[in-house]
Amino acid sequence: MEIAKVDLNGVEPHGAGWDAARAAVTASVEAHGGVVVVAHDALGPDLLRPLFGRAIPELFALPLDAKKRTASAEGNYKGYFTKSGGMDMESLGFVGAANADSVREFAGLLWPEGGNPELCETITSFGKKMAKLVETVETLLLEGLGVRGESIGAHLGMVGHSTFRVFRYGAPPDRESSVSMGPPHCDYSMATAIVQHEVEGLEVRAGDGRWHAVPPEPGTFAFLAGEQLRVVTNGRVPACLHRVRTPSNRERFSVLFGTRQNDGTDVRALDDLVDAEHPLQFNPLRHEEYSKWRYSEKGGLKFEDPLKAYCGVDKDVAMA
Ligand SMILES: O=C(O)CCC(=O)C(=O)O
Ligand SMILES: [Fe+2]
Repeated sequence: MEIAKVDLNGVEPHGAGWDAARAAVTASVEAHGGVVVVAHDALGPDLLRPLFGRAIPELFALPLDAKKRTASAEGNYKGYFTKSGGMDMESLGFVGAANADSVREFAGLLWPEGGNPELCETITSFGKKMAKLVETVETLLLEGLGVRGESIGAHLGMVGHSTFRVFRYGAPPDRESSVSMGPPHCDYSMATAIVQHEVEGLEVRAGDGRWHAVPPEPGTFAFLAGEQLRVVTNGRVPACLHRVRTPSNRERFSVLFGTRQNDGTDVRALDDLVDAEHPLQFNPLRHEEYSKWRYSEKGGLKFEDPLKAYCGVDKDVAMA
């Protein structure tokens, strides 16, 4: 089965097109951990032009010192980073993408004198639209898996962190492999939505083990299930394995909108998805503790499936 492409334009809860979208989203995310969403209305040129044509170039054009002011001790989740290992790439981001105050705070670090109101408006608008779209996809998926409406509402109420992150990848250093970001990985998010601009790169490993390139079509984004969603769905949904490879060997820009559960809350399987036929797969986990362990040499980096090694009920795990 291919990774589905689902058009959510004008699709409202339980209105026209909802049932078909639910079936397509559920089948694709259960099989591959991902689905491509068409959302021309929300991600139209009136948003994408100021985002990729103005806000993102302005962010990357800042002096390194300014960009570094957003760096954070919290690892890659917040702030500025560049990757070593021969990859020419840099990324800037912050938590609170759908919240005007958090966006202003981020811009205030970069432009201490007066912020950047236009950029803030663009990012806030993008954040709010993506938050709604990602919630819609999760609702479709959880409904499709048989979760009751009130449990879906309670789940969405706990997913408060939304990350905004922009990436600039230079031309791939190795023109044969064309790898822009390695290695293949799953995100520890609840879900990650990726919007690509003009240049290809995102590849998703499908349930059959083959790699599928997600084309950078305007008005679309890729919804990728993260490890938190794997826990919440009691393993019914795999975390989506993905990588970035740019065979055209061009510079590439992308924007990521990632969600995760609030700090201080247990990420646990939804009751509706645990029964005799589907025994519990993962013990509850705390994001703050898991994310520290996951990227440590003595911890998660040793394992092929760090999530399972950390909180799997069945601890039979392979080393990386
Ligand atoms: O740039 C992209 O398309 C993907 C980035 C990514 O996978 C990540 O930052 O986790
Ligand atoms: Fe990723």
